Amino acid sequence: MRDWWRLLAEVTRLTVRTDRRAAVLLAVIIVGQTAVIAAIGVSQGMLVDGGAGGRTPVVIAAVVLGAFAYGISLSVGRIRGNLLIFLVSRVRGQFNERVQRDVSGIPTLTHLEHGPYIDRWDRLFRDSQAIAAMPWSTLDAVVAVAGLAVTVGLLATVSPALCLLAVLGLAVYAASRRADALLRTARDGATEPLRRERRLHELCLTPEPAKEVLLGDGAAALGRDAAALWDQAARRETGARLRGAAWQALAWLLYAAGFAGALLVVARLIREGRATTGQAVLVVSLATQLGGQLRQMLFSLSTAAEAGRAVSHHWWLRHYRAAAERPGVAPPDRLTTGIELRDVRFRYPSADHDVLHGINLHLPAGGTVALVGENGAGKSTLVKLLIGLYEPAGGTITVDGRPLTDLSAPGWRSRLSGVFQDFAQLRLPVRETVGVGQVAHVRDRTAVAAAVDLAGAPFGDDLERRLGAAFGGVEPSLGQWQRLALARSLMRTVTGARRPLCVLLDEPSAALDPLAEHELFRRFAEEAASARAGGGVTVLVSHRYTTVRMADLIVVLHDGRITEQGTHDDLMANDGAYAHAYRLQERAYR
Ligand SMILES: Nc1ncnc2c1ncn2[C@@H]1O[C@H](COP(=O)(O)OP(=O)(O)OP(=O)(O)O)[C@@H](O)[C@H]1O
Repeated sequence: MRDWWRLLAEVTRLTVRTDRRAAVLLAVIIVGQTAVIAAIGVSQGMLVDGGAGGRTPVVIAAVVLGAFAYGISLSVGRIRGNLLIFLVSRVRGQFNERVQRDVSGIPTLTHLEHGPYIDRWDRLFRDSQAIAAMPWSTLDAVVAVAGLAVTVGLLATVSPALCLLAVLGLAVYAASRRADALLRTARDGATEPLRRERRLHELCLTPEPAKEVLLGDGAAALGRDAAALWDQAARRETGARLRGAAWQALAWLLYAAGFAGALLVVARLIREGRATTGQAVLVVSLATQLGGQLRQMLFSLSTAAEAGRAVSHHWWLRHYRAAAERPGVAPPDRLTTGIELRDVRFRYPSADHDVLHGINLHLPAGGTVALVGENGAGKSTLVKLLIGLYEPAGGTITVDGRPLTDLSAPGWRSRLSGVFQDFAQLRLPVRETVGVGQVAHVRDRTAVAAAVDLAGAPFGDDLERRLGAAFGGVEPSLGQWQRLALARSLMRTVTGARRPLCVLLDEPSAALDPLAEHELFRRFAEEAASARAGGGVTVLVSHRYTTVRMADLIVVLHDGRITEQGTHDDLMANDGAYAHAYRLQERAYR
């Protein structure tokens, strides 16, 4: 509950900061509406009694009060609705931006790959409307409760027995809570199937996977699977809604019986001369309003409760980010000993087994280290651990003797440079696609042009050209995308940023033609030389043994374990898996 109040305070502050005057006006309107509802009921009672007693001033006062209250309730209702939409949508936008910042500010990747974590922040995005409306649903609920108290008080002036009507309201409240709980359980259970359903649709609607889907004639089957998942989620939700509706219908039936009882009580009071006709009208009006007020209160409570369900996800995300974002110290200016992995073990969050086992490896300062091994051996995983995208499940990685986890994540990343096999295809204008390699220089056209030129990337003649056919731009080929990615990584070099402590090249030439590949390796050699001058380590993952043999140290991985390591000559002399694979490739290229 404390977390709920803290989030309420945070969203209220955000709302007031968004538009103080609109927020105050809306609060006044919501609070004032209770008085308006009571005034309408009172005016009706006065009108009937004044008319029956021939008291003209009372009738006039009743008409003025009633007309004023009714007019206000109609005109202010529209203003209230629009103010609410205005404030909630703006606060929702800011809240979503904050969630987005939190999610993308986490320096590791676990939260983007682990289903239960994805479901948490996915829920946060989906519940952001209810969260943004928290101050209003809470105020609405408080005002509705106060309105109910006023109504019950007015009913008690006619007969205390009429207060029983409010007790029946509690049954309606309990049924509504039950319906909410049923719906919540159903929705929580549907989060994962719905995420899978969205993914299946994306497979058919995104060009890269869509071509394989079309070739495999899989669109219909994927569509059916997606429909089945949707159906499963919808059936779950419909079932919960029906069960909830049954509970609520039962409770409202009870309330209707109470309403009928109230009318009988008033009829008896009139017959006994203990109540006036005006009081009868007041009771009918108030009892009808009580139903409406109950509905309003339940709606507000249920919106507040909806936000309440997201509260735990909200604070979880904050704590997760704070824990992942240890302040850390700055990395050393230059490496003197290098990077050391000791007994490193790693398991992906979604996996049930380790993919790296007991890795002991020294990456010497100024050295070039090549990682080789069959597909799935763990090479890219090792690179991801060096970047700090994941933390080892066991063992340590030290940089010049200091644990990598002691270094500030942004500080460490700012001293890395790299190109990856699964490079990003950023469908933005060329200047941004390349410039984000050094965000501070994204507007620096000279630097971006230099990086494009150095990488031999296309579209250097028009840096504002938009990339991506889906956005009305030009669609680069895969090799062109890879060159753009290379240009992105070269932004550090052309902007004169500090030398990288570690250059990570994970199959950087897979999509390049032979000439481009040759040029790329020439650049790598320069980059490695520049890194070496600052004690930097270059790590190269490649299946091309002619390139690999140039490395100072070659590490062979098999099934997540290091099976051989040494120079090319050492490993050839060893006559193990490396020598065997090298000779095979050499024969194939001869
Ligand atoms: N995000 C992930 N979640 C779960 N398992 C993963 C993930 N990424 C990789 N793996 C698993 O980790 C193991 C090592 O994968 P990795 O990508 O490191 O291999 P690799 O040696 O780089 O292979 P390749 O030569 O094919 O690029 C594989 O068994 C793979 O299935």
